[in-house]
Amino acid sequence: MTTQNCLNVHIPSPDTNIKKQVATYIDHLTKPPGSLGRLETIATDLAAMTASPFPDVSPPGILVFAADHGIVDEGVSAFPQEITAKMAQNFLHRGAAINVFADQIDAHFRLVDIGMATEMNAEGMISRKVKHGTESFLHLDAMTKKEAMKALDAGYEEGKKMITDQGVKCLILGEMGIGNTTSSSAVIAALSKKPISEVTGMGTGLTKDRVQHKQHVITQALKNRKINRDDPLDVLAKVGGLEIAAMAGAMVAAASQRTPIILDGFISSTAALVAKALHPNSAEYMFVGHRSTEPGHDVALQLLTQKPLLELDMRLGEGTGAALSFPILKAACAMVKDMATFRDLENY
Ligand SMILES: Cc1cc2ncn([C@H]3O[C@H](COP(=O)(O)O)[C@@H](O)[C@H]3O)c2cc1C
Ligand SMILES: O=C(O)c1cccnc1
Repeated sequence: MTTQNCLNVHIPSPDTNIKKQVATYIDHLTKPPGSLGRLETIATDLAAMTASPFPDVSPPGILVFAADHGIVDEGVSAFPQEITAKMAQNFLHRGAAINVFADQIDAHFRLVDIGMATEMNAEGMISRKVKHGTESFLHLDAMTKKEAMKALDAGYEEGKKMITDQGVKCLILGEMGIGNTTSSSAVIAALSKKPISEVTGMGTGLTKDRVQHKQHVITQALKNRKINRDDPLDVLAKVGGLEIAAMAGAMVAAASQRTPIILDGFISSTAALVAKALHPNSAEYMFVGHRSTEPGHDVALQLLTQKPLLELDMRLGEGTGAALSFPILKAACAMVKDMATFRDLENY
């Protein structure tokens, strides 16, 4: 018997019959048909994903993967690599934006070291280190295909654990990795064939000149790496990141468990495109929490054919935009479960 992993797992199709039943039921609720707008389609989508007419998304789980990127050696981030480990400590001390927002929605929170350059055995940190950061993909492949596969499978296992061990009913993926917007831009450019300038932005806050330098680095790197864009594993290995691979693996795990996923911003959507390339129907379990101001996010959203729930001009990552949008999914579930129908009114 082959063991289940990220590549060979089965992803069920969303239940279209339940979706239709819930759509009809929502039309009987005490409101004009369609008047709750996208909340209604969110409710029917959740019903189809979970194969349940009265879905529940609580408790949510936030899974943050931390990793480093050799490409920072080329001067592509406004911040130094050490910030990845500093922020990892911050997550464990519950001082980061994602910790604050996690508390707002009573989320389970887990931090996984999937490839930080720093050795860190802090309490609360789950160690699944594949390597001490990727190579600079300007000069070398970011990682081997075997390492990309290892990160995908570790993400898959950690995602599955959160759902089966902690009873999480909605999975939010976050990341921390200085330099990961450069990796994400390279992945999106490879997958979309869009010009580098359309998919590359300021990340943590580069000046205009330095954004141009970042674009040159990505352009040259893509020439050097000779990617087979039809092979998601080749894209990941050559220009991807360990946390991007792990997030994609966790998304596949959630979809295989009929668990709704909320994507965050640019990096999270990049991982979603990798998950979709590996398992096309995994994308049917995804919502997009917010629209990031990174220009490449719009390109990713077009490829995912997804519309974000919120637009707050954010560009942080960590899972923050996804966490902020979670109450919308919760409200969609409550609408179906708790609103009266017109028939109920006859008894008043
Ligand atoms: C203090 C701090 C906290 C963060 N939290 C998330 N990111 C975000 O910024 C990084 C990507 O941007 P770039 O590619 O420009 O390095 C990632 O770590 C991402 O999670 C942060 C960045 C910083 C500096
Ligand atoms: O949208 C994101 O996820 C993002 C954007 C900039 C920096 N870090 C993350």
